[in-house]
Amino acid sequence: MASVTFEPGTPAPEVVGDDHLFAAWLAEAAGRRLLEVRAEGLEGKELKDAGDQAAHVLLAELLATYRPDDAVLSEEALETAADKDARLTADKVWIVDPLDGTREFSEPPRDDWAVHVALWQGGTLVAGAVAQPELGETFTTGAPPVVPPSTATRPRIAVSRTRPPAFVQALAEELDAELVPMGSAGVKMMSVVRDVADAYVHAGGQYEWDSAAPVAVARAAGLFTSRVDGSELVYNQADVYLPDVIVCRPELSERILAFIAEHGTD
Ligand SMILES: Nc1ncnc2c1ncn2[C@@H]1O[C@H](COP(=O)(O)O)[C@@H](OP(=O)(O)O)[C@H]1O
Ligand SMILES: [Mg+2]
Repeated sequence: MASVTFEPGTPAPEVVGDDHLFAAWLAEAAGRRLLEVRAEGLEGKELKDAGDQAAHVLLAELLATYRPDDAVLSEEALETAADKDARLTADKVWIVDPLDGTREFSEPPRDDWAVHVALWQGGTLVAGAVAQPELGETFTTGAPPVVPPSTATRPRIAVSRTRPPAFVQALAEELDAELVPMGSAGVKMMSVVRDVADAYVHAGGQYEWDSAAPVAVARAAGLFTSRVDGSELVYNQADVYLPDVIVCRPELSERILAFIAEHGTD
């Protein structure tokens, strides 16, 4: 039986009172919990399930404690019709992915997994944090990351290491770009922030929680974000399926959108 010793502690009043700081605190608390789960000696599906569940329960409890009036959309929660009604009429909705890159989490010592915490209010994302616990880093709208100048001679496109979409290979050839495979949507978006990649282009399936927090951080950092047709990413919808996304350095967006407009993503 796995032992549970993690205590998230109590957030300081200035953290509780600031949505940006609170989002980052939540993501870090869940990240610490996940590191603890990872040290328990579980493997494979057991480790995946334990991580998903532990981070979800912790975030749900903390949000219920400190934001009792807000709605929550979480990858790991089954949403009832009543929950959905509440979410769609709520002023504030926390959109969380307690563990993004679950597969990579279950393959220690991989570090490409993340915790996503976003806040949607009045039609738009207003705060977000992405914790990458194994890097000891949390990217947050509270202190938007400064994207360094690209160090690449050829553009680098981050793609899923287990299910890279075929059209991204063709896009890479068009841009004379190289593909950089890694797990987790949040890690891929933060790789653009960190100058590990220059773009993340995805289509074929994803949900609001996979992109909300990292998109909030990427926007705050001045990166380009959109759907693959160039339209805006819109959150807190009745149907939370949001299957495609682009996050890139602004100077690449025109060529990426033009390629997709001409060739599609199938
Ligand atoms: N075709 C698809 N349909 C649904 N979800 C997808 C998907 N491709 C990627 N995702 C989700 O996006 C996240 C990153 O995937 P990848 O590492 O392959 O890029 C994963 O989140 P989770 O790890 O939270 O399940 C994964 O479930
Ligand atoms: Mg996810």
